[in-house]
Amino acid sequence: MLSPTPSEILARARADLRTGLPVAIGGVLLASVETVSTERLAAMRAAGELILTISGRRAETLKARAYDGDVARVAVPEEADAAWLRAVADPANDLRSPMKGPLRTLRDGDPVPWRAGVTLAKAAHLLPAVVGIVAPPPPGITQVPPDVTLTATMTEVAAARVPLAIERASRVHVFREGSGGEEHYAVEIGRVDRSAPVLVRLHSACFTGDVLGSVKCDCGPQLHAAMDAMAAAGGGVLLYLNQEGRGIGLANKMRAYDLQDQGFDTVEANHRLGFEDDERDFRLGAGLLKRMGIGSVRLMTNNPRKLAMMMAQDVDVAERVPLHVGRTPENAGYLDVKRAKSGHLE
Ligand SMILES: Nc1nc2c(ncn2[C@@H]2O[C@H](COP(=O)(O)OP(=O)(O)OP(=O)(O)O)[C@@H](O)[C@H]2O)c(=O)[nH]1
Ligand SMILES: [Zn+2]
Repeated sequence: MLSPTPSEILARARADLRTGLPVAIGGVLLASVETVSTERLAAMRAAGELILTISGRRAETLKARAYDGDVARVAVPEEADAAWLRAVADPANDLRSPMKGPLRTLRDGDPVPWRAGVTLAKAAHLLPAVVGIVAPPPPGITQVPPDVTLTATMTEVAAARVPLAIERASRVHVFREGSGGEEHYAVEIGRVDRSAPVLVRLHSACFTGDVLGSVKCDCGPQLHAAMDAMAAAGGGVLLYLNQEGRGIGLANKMRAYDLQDQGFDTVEANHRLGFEDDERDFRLGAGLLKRMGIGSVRLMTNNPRKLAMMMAQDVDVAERVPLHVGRTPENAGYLDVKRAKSGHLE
């Protein structure tokens, strides 16, 4: 078989959107608002009527009616240029230059391909906004079936012994998602006894906290406290999931941080950008644990969604181990919002 599989098509579509290339989905030709060039926009406009699609969250911020629920299709005015599109999609300047004129959102027509486009833009870690036209696919353009779903099939790529300062007997396993997704890591610390519940931490990547030691969040101290606890307990498994910024990617997380400096909290900032509070898929962690032969865990977390997802995926949570470390004057507000709005446990 030489033609691309659905998963290969998805990998290509993500890369195309990041590059600025349009993709074809169910009779629609669409590109990412963030990466599309002025020239390509002009070419699309010459071939049809431009439609911008934003997420329901972004529409809410802009007070635009989202007839399609989780997405809203917006008619692009004739005089609107790339900067206009960008201003609708990107909240960076919402406060400095409030949106001019009400947005006209569409009720007729099929939202399915547009919704798939926004899903792909999110998967590509771009702003969740696409622009395009109703048109047949030109030659050479990636054609995505509108009903494709992003499922993370995980393959173990490699594993090796890595002696850690806290525990010499440690191993790092690297897994790779299908469909051009991320790589995720599992760190086995010490000797993991699978006949009893295993001490486990599902850690989401935080470049700023884990690597730079940012005090704006608690990620770095949580990471190190979890590893120390595993070493002290004689064994444990740290899953290091590349779901930076709760799944929105580092560029979008920095956009969210900029909004936080404008006075919005961590949840509001995500919403203004057009994302849900949390875009992570926690099924991933449970899937990796099962792959590693772990069926029962003592889970180090304060996040009730992680507990619920473990149980929904048939991984028994024998105990929740709270993980409260690294509170600073700079992250106290952030931690309080997680308790108040995201249901984080004491
Ligand atoms: N979008 C966004 N992501 C953030 C922000 N601050 C931290 N993060 C990300 O949030 C994630 C933190 O994940 P976790 O350590 O799993 O935290 P948690 O969901 O609160 O769960 P527990 O720590 O297990 O209680 C990382 O991916 C960080 O990059 C923020 O203000 N906005
Ligand atoms: Zn962090």
